[in-house]
Amino acid sequence: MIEIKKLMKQADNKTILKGIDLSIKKGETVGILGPNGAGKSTLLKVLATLVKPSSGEVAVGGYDLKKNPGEIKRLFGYLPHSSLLYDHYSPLENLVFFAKIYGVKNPEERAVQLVKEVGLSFFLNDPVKNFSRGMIQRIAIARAIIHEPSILLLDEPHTGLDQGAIGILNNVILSMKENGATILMVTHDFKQAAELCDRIVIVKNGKIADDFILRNRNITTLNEKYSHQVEGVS
Ligand SMILES: Nc1ncnc2c1ncn2[C@@H]1O[C@H](COP(=O)(O)OP(=O)(O)OP(=O)(O)O)[C@@H](O)[C@H]1O
Repeated sequence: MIEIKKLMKQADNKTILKGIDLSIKKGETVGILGPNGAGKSTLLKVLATLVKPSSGEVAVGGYDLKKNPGEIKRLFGYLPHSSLLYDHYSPLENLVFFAKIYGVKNPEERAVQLVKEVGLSFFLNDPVKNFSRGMIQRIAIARAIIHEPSILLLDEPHTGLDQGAIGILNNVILSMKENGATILMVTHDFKQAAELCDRIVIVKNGKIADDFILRNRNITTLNEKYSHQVEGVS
């Protein structure tokens, strides 16, 4: 589904990604872990077509990133650090706007259904600028999946969420997973990574330091492998 070969990204004389080779199959849920500044968000931004690679090959769903960025963009639902929502618009207005951009059938119906799914029906018509960080993140999740993408890119999606919102987000992720979506999740939250992901990729200093299948939601294995690769503990 996603084929990355020798991916490099340079910016301001700094090499952020130093030759990433990564192959992700359809239906995999992959946790991307690593220390601050390792290049995790940059990797997601390249896939989301927001950042151009300096060199290397990226293919998604059979499309080449350089030749068909538009087709690739459509396959992805992207949840970045910033919500991408319009402050003065309500959840309904925001979601209808994005639904129309993606050509979703019945945009209003889909928007109302998603606001209900993320538990904010009561605030359907209130401006987003009055919302808390967690409420904004709930609507941002709805925005990311409005067009029923086949690949979900999540950048630290659990940050700032309360237990209720974590449950909602995890249900969204698990139900997309059940429907065959491919999911990449950058996170510092080992508990959520172990709970949701089948495979873990550790990025360190712009390179892949480890890549392994995580069986039985085993957080101890995850902790041990991370400590070994990142903190040099064996
Ligand atoms: N546009 C840019 N120009 C210059 N440097 C950049 C740019 N974007 C990112 N960087 C640098 O690249 C490095 C990797 O950033 P990135 O955000 O990908 O890391 P990360 O692994 O997601 O970190 P964190 O866990 O802190 O979110 C950082 O040192 C960052 O300052």
